[in-house]
Amino acid sequence: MHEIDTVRAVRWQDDALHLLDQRVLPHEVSYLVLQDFRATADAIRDMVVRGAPAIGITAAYGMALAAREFGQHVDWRERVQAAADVLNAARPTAVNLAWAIARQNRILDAIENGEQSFAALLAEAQRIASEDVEANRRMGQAGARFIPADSGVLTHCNTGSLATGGYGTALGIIRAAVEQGRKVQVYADETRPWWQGARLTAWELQQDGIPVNLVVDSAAASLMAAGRIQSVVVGADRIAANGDTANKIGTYGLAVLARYHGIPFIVAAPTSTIDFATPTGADIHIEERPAEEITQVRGVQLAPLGTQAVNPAFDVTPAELITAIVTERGVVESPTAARMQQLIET
Ligand SMILES: CSC[C@@H](O)[C@@H](O)C(=O)COP(=O)(O)O
Repeated sequence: MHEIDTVRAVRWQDDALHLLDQRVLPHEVSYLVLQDFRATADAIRDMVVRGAPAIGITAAYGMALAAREFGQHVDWRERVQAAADVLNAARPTAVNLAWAIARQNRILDAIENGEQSFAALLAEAQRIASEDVEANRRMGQAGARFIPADSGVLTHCNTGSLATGGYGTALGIIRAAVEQGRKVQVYADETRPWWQGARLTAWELQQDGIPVNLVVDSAAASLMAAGRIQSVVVGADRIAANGDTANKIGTYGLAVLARYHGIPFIVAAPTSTIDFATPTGADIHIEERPAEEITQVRGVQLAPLGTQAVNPAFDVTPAELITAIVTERGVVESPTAARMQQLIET
C-alpha cells in the first residue's frame, strides 16, 4: 500500500517554534521562527497557522515559550497563566486551542518549581502534536469506507497536514481511501475569503498526486445535481455535545445540499475538537473577522470604498444533517447527545 507522506506546519527546531507561513503558500514556502508567546498568539490570530488542531498544537508550544521566559521568576505561575490567556484569546471558535491550553495547565498544576516548567510544557506540546498525527491516521482508517471507489468527493477549506499535526482529518480520510487503492476525484471548494481550498488543499493534494478539481464555493449544488459528488467530507472547529458542528463558513450550506441530493455528509475530527461543555451549536461562539478580508483581495480593494461587510469565519451544521462524525475513538453515525456521550464512555 502506498503511504502518503505529509508536510509539517508546526515544528519545534533549534530551540524555537517554526510555523510554515500559510498566508503566502503555495508560491512561497517559508517558516516564521518564533521565540515568544506574544508572537505566537499574533501568528494564530493573523492566520500564519490555522486549522483547529494546528492552532492547538501551536498554543501548546506558545505556553512552553512563556515558561522558558518566566520560569526563573518568583511569580512564574501567574505569568505563564497570563500568557495562556493571551494565547487563548487569539481565535475563539476552534476549541482545540482551549483544549491544548487546559492540557498544559494540568502539567503546570503538577509542577512545584518554575525551572522545570519549560521542559515539562515542551514535552507535552510534542506529545500533543504526535498524538494528533496518530489520531488522524486512525480517523483515516475508520472513515475511508465512506468514500466509494471511483467516486467524486467534495471537501471544504483545508483539513490536511497544514491544519493538523500531520496527515489531516477530512483530507486524512481521503488520503486513507487513496492509500487503500481507491480511485477518487476530489472537488475542493476554493473557500472564500482566505482561499484555503485554492491555496492549501489544492497544493497538498497535488503533492500527493491525488486528482483534484478546484471549484468555486457556489458550484456544489450543480455538481451534486449532475451526479459528480458521491460524498462530502469536512473537518470541524468545535463539535457541541449534541453533535452540532462548527466549521468553515459554507459548510452548513453543503450539508443542506447533501441532504437534498441524498449524499452522505461526513465530519472528521479528533475528540479534542468535541466540546462537551457546549450543549448545542447555538452556544458556539462564531468568530467574526475583519470586513477587509472580503472587500479586498490580497490588499487590493475590490468592493466600492466604504462597503460594509459581515464576515463570520464559521457556521454551524445541525447534527441532524450529519451522516457520521469520524473520530480516532470511533464513528458516531446519525449523531445525538447520547451517541456522542457513548463515544467517550467506551
Ligand atoms: C482539520 S482542520 C478543521 C477546521 O479547523 C477547518 O475545516 C477550518 O474550518 C479551518 O478554518 P481556519 O479559519 O482556516 O482556521
